Amino acid sequence: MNNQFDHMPEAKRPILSVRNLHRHYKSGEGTLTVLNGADIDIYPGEMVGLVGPSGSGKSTLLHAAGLLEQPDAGKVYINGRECLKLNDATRTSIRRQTIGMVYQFHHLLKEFTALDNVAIPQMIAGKSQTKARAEADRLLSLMGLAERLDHTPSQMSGGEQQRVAIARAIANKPQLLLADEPTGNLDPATSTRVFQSLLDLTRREGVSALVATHNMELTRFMDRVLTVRNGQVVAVAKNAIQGGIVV
Ligand SMILES: Nc1ncnc2c1ncn2[C@@H]1O[C@H](COP(=O)(O)OP(=O)(O)OP(=O)(O)O)[C@@H](O)[C@H]1O
Repeated sequence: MNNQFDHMPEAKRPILSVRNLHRHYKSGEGTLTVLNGADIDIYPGEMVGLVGPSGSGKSTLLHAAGLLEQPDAGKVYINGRECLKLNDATRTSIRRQTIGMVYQFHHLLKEFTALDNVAIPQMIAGKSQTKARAEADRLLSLMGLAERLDHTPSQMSGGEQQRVAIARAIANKPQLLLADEPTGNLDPATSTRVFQSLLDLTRREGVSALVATHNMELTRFMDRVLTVRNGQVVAVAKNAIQGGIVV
């Protein structure tokens, strides 16, 4: 298999490498350039923030990196394998095995309980109902929702719903969580708590994360912060973090 990172020790191989991504949209008579040569590397165990002005291309970049949308040019490597030239079925399979997604709105199944919402994707991936429900119980309990397992989304607060969505995204053991404004819909205090829960759970479960946010306050919890401007990653800042605490 074509893997450009085979020569590197495993811990130093990026899970995700995005190279020179371009994305344009037709806009009236002209063209809107949304991604203009964006590059990203995410390594095992990293928590990386993605910030930048509204419209700078963060969501478009996350969707392309998560193999949900095809850019116009560039490369997306997942574990060293170039994915954009693969057929739809193979890309989908790589995405399901490697990537979990969380959005600003939770997209939970309304008529199902929290437990079912986290168990169902595991059953679709082939796990038995008993094992899927046990894992859903474990993850939801880690997210502080042990008392909410049998509640449907409408019986939970916005912060609780988003915690369920995070547990669901982690349930199939992805290597990488891509989150697009996961707390953008929550009040500031709830936002901080849910963000910390997301980072605690991903660290604990050994999942890396790339999280787009407008809340600069939250980026102090990340290992690195990437700034997007005009469709490019223009700055990378490294936080000095020890044991999850910024020093
Ligand atoms: N399907 C589309 N068709 C046309 N333009 C689009 C489409 N999707 C996104 N855009 C435009 O691309 C630009 C970048 O959008 P994107 O959502 O990636 O930015 P963003 O940095 O995530 O913004 P925000 O922080 O507000 O969520 C915006 O100007 C947006 O209007």
